[in-house]
Amino acid sequence: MTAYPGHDLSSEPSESVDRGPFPVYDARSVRFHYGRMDPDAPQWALRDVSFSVKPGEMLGIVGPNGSGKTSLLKLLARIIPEQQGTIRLFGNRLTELRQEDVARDVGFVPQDTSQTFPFTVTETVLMGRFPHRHRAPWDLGFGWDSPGDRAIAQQAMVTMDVWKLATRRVTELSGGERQRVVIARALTQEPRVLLLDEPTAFLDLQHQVGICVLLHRLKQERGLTIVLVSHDLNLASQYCDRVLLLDRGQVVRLGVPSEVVQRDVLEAVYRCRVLVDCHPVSGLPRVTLPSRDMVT
Ligand SMILES: Nc1ncnc2c1ncn2[C@@H]1O[C@H](COP(=O)(O)OP(=O)(O)OP(=O)(O)O)[C@@H](O)[C@H]1O
Repeated sequence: MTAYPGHDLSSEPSESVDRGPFPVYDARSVRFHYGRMDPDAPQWALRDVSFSVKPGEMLGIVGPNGSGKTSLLKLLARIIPEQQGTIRLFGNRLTELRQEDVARDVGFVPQDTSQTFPFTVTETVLMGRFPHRHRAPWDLGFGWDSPGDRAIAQQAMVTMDVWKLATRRVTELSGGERQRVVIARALTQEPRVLLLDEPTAFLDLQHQVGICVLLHRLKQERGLTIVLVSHDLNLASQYCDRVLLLDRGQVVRLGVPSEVVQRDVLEAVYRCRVLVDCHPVSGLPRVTLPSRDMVT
């Protein structure tokens, strides 16, 4: 593997909101809908969602298309507000925190990285330092990177194997390269919580494994809390401490992989046949598609 193992995990992120003895996230009876609600036929994207995320935990959010995974991650990132119920970040009501306070603690890697401006890779990754800068309101932050900021950004670019792309424009990169740049930007933010929406979706096998190994190391060595959305049930099963399974906006199961990644549960939620056995090394559940003999 070319990169990932070298990320410097030693630096301490700056202080921001009071964390106290609280869970990282605590969501209670959260509901959310897009647009105007028809009172006769309410279309909740998320309904009565309750869960908490412990410090240093890796939580995987899985579920079929349209089940509400991205919406839930956006609520945790404070990109959209909950309309009913509450979400607390380190005990503080998320909607009452300032966006810059959230940004110092929470890094967000979106699913769609294609809508971006033609900044270079270095400029894009350095944007991860914005929440840590103390600047005048009229200063947009360009051209004021400290040597420390640049060192952190360089480390993240090496880690994500995009250092050789440093001077390229992000609009001219492949989907997988851009995905790695956006993750490098989130690492540069040095957050305490990392939210990732389909982090491996566009990546080749080497970089998929690299991301999984990196996330595991960030969790183990730095105590980073990670919430990731994925369609890859094996990634969730092998790397996540707990898995939250959504269906039609509701939590169907929440537990350790063996409590969630079960054949009958998956077949009911995904409405198709699957095979579930044990990974030969970890013993954790492993999901396999049915062979063509089984579906014909
Ligand atoms: N911007 C939007 N405006 C209106 N409805 C939306 C919007 N974004 C999502 N939805 C709807 O909200 C529901 C949940 O969508 P969401 O993107 O959270 O699901 P998802 O589980 O992430 O899906 P996928 O696996 O396909 O990415 C879906 O019914 C979707 O059509």
